[in-house]
Amino acid sequence: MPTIIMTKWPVKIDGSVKAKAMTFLQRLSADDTTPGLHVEPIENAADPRVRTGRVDQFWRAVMFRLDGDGDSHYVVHGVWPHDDAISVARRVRLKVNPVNGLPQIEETVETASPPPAPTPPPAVAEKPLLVQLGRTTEDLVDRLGVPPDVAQRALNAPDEDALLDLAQQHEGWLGLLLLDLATAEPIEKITERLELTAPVASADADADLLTSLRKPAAQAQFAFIDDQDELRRVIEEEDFGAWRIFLHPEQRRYVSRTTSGPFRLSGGAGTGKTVVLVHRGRALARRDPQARIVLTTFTTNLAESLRDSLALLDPRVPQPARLGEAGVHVAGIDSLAASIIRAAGSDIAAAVQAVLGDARSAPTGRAPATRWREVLDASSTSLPAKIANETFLSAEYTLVVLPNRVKNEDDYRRVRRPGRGVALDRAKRDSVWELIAAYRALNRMDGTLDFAEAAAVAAEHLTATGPQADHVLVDEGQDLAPTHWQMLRALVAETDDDLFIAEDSHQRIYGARIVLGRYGIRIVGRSQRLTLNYRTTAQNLRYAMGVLDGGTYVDLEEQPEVTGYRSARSGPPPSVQKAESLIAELDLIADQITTWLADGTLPETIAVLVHDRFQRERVANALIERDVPARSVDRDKPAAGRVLVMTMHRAKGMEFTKVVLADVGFQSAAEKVRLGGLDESERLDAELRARSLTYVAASRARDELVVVQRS
Ligand SMILES: Nc1ncnc2c1ncn2[C@@H]1O[C@H](COP(=O)(O)OP(=O)(O)OP(=O)(O)O)[C@@H](O)[C@H]1O
Repeated sequence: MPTIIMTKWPVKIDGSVKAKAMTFLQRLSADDTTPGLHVEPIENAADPRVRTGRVDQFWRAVMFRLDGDGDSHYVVHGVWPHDDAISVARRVRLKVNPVNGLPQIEETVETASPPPAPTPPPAVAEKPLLVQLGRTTEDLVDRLGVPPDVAQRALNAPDEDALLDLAQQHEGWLGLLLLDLATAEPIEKITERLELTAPVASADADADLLTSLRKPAAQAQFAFIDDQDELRRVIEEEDFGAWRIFLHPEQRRYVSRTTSGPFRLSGGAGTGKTVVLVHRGRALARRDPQARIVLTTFTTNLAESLRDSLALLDPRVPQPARLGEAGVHVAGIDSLAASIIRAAGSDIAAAVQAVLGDARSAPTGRAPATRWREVLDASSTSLPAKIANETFLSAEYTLVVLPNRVKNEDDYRRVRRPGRGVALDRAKRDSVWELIAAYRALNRMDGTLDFAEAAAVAAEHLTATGPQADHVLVDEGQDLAPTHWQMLRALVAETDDDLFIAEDSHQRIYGARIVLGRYGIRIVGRSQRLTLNYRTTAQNLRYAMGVLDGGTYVDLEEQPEVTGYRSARSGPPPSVQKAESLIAELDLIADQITTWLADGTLPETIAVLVHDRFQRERVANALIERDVPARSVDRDKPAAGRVLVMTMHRAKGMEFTKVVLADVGFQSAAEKVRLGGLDESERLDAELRARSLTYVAASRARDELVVVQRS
């Protein structure tokens, strides 16, 4: 049967034509000799491989036919109205780039006019960007294989935005190369990353083209379609669901590579980490249909969206509801812990004993989030306020007591507390332990565990009874607590492809900074970074990165976190507006959204992001009062027809066309008091998380970002 190789089509087609194109391609992939398809060569075509095919009376597909491996292969270039299709088919040529070995579709110029003279660089005071970076025509043309006319335009591009615009005009490897050139990266590094090598021509030109089409960098633009279902999904999706089909060569590498132990993939917001995880989940399931794969993340909402993405990528991948079954089990990290405990039944008592030092057969519920407050209110501790507060106690419990399985006062006197800013002498340790003992007593009385306790208990149970998964994939790793990591470590045996962790320490908005090596997860030498942002425009990305300036970030291996992300897209600069009062702020937000709606933006693609639930309700109500269709989004899934108002925490992992960030920089009186009462190290960390939250929120905007600051 013929193989279909899809490309990113240069011209978009609408729904009804898409449906016909799909029928045409399905029939072609079943049998290219089917009558009615009219697969025909074109006279005087620049490329003898070019074929047109009949989509309907009016539309034609333009394709290249390659013969190899005993079958025919059709590289589908696009669908055009009949006359345009014939004209395109005459001009296009598929060839192997002689310098970098990648496939290239080029259009020949029909007229005999001489090639345009190179345009002189515009008269600007500064040298063009690439010239400033020391790039030369030889670098671009002879070492990287950039076509000379594109190289000339790139070398003339005055700044990064102009180069981005040029990159956006070129699909696939050429666009990626132009983005890479805008960084100060050495040419050798770019060559290595995109695996560029001069082709070795054989006697069979079609076979050479097929080899070239299979190279990793080629697959950012050309995708071999495995079967009819896949074909249908590719065509039905808007923009052919680029993330599902056309992966960046680096993404593709992390999807399929075998890792000899835990692997960490870091990368800024929007660099496609989640996309890699979802593809990797499918790749592992395909490689071994019996494999028990766990895909987990920090919250239930994020887990839901991973489930949806995996089903969209490939509905055939089984997603068992129960841990331990073949397929990809997707669950939030805390519900994973809960299900391990539930499934253990009364056998969990030993694990509870090992963590808490008391026997409880079946913990029934979740400790309330206000528990530390209750403990403090009921105590007459003499500890200073910098220690006797919920933030310190819950961090001490989660970061020191639970991961070290501290069960009594003696254990606590001896335990090491690396990385905890506040020093505790013996008397203070004893007083802190009194509060911890009171906390445990309350939980014991109502039969509850908190999230970190549950993960520790699950970890102990797994350590005693054995792993329940063959591969574990983790998203949002920066937010997980030590006992979560202990549980994940025990969930899978230490072997190849055991743990694959996606994380971005700039986006840590929940937990404390931790070091993976302390919890048995040794990454050394197996960590890589994605650097190309697919979501956000370069302008929005610059704003979001600016928010992080001044903070010191350290990754899960205690190394300074690096920045240096690039964006694949360009757009208007973010607009930062000041509001004198709450009313002025609400008016400003309503006016901005009304303008966007009047321009035809769909309401559900607009989000207003705020700090807390109280503010969320206030903004949603204010918008409705001002006749803006809006909806406050909590745990529920956002629905169509209304502008979404949600907390910045809730927006984690999501994206919107247009975003308003409300009350940025504003701190309520209560928050000021809370921060003022913290120890210096705890306060600095809280400030770092606040910056990260603004970074997360700003990086949700695909196209336009409006920031409203309260003066
Ligand atoms: N190869 C690709 N081609 C086109 N779009 C892509 C590609 N990879 C990722 N994207 C798109 O980029 C956006 C961000 O991807 P993704 O959510 O995986 O990034 P992330 O690194 O997990 O982001 P965050 O850390 O902010 O959650 C999504 O819209 C995704 O569809």
